[in-house]
Amino acid sequence: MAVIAEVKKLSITSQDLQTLVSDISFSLHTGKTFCLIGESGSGKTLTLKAMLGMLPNQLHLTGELLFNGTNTVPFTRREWQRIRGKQIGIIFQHPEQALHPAIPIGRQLVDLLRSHISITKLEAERQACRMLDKVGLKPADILMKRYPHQLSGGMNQRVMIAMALLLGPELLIADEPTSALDVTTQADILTLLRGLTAESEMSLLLVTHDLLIANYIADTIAVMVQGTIIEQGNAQDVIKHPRQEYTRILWEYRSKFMIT
Ligand SMILES: Nc1ncnc2c1ncn2[C@@H]1O[C@H](COP(=O)(O)OP(=O)(O)OP(=O)(O)O)[C@@H](O)[C@H]1O
Repeated sequence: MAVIAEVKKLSITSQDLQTLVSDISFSLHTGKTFCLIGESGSGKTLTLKAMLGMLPNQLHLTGELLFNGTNTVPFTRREWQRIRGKQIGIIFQHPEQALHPAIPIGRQLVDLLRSHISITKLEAERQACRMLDKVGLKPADILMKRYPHQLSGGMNQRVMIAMALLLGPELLIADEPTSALDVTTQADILTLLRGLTAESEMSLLLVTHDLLIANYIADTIAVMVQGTIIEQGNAQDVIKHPRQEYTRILWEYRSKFMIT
């Protein structure tokens, strides 16, 4: 099982020297899902932003962020443009903010493909259609012509997943990808992500505040509190035998809502 990305002793401080993320480390592996779980303000999004080279300029970062063995911390904007969206795919919480409202979804996929690789329009349409079908949007040839407002929230999130996967990323980063969806649709999307991760051997880094979601999808869980990782390990070990009181309470509280 190969290591795709490593976060090594990452710390992030604000301009007024407040520590926002403190000395965190973890590794991401091919075909595996890593869940970063923590309450609001614990530093999850800042960690993702750092891993995507999207940290606001006023924040100061120390440590190493390795992608395929290369430290990306000193990367220029141009170097980031080469890997972000291609080798590293991204899925956000609200697909409607990432999709263009006035362009049919099929064309958005086709344009994305053709902006990165040199292929004919026909071939791009074929690949886009195949990808929509793969993420469960059927009949894909009909749905290609739809605008985002003509699709449900869950369908738009599937479009986002299709876009993120289109260029064959090795790492997929998803920030609360299902929190805007109803429970049944959440489960469908998580099942889809889990299947795609295992099948395509990419690595999935999923950020959530919900331990139930982590329990459903993760191979490894890291629990973040106030900028530090208080425990991490095999998902079932962390959930069934938490070493920290915080994780135990989190699970006890959340498992009350588990559908059995
Ligand atoms: N640009 C910034 N300048 C200063 N502080 C910031 C900045 N961005 C975030 N923070 C602070 O850093 C801390 C961690 O924020 P972060 O967005 O990573 O939390 P989070 O765990 O993702 O929370 P949520 O689940 O609510 O998105 C918070 O206290 C936040 O207020």
